[in-house]
Amino acid sequence: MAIQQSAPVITVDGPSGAGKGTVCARLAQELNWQLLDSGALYRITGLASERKGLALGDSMNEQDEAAVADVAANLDVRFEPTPLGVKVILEGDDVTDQIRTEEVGSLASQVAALPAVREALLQRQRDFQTLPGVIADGRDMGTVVFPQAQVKVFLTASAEERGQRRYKQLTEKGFNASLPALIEDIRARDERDSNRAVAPLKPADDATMIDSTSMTIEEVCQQVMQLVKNAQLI
Ligand SMILES: Nc1ncnc2c1ncn2[C@@H]1O[C@H](COP(=O)(O)OP(=O)(O)O)[C@@H](O)[C@H]1O
Ligand SMILES: Nc1ccn([C@@H]2O[C@H](COP(=O)(O)OP(=O)(O)O)[C@@H](O)[C@H]2O)c(=O)n1
Repeated sequence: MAIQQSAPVITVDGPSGAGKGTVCARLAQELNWQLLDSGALYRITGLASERKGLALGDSMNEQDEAAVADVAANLDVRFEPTPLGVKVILEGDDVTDQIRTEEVGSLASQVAALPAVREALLQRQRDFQTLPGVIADGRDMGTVVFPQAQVKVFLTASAEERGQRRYKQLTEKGFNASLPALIEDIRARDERDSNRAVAPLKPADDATMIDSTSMTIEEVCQQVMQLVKNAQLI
């Protein structure tokens, strides 16, 4: 009888701009493991719901929530690997850069607070767990989606530092951005993500905390890699 070997999982959760995406992308490449950018799924759901003219925000009723969950369950999205990174194609449109704006980040955080939306995206995320392993970036990777993960990291940095990083990232891509507005948006999003009833942003009990405020990307990657080695995943 074949022995079923389940693929190992590394989870990296934390607030916006802590460096999760950057660190996960580097480690996935180094390890040659699958990368799950769970935030992209919420961003795409937010954008697709807005494009369909669905009601979002505090005034939503049950029907509105069901309509957004339906969008999440039936996303017409393709992830196309290119030499410059993964292209995101929503209903035939290249939305790679658009989904990274803070406006779409805010839409993502609104749809992410809806239990029916989280449920609709759960299996899609778990399907990323394939050999040789998966590294998953998000808010609830270690608490809800992969509670059995062998390595769990909670990556943070001060709100000012995270705002600065996001400002640099957006202006380098040619987007207009205001630093005070960005820091304010990031704080509002952190608060909504941390205080929602379902799968709030919080460290798993068994997560290792890393504060990247004064660390370089390389230092963070090295520290996570050490945890991976300690857990004998490689
Ligand atoms: N330790 C770090 N020091 C300086 N800049 C960083 C660091 N980690 C990430 N960055 C930069 O900050 C920006 C946001 O990082 P990102 O990985 O998108 O964060 P997250 O996925 O947690 O929101 C990117 O431009 C990235 O290059
Ligand atoms: N696992 C996840 C990932 C993202 N999200 C939501 O999606 C939003 C965008 O996530 P992201 O990871 O792309 O955001 P950044 O950390 O890159 O700013 C977050 O603010 C959360 O509201 C979530 O609820 N659960």
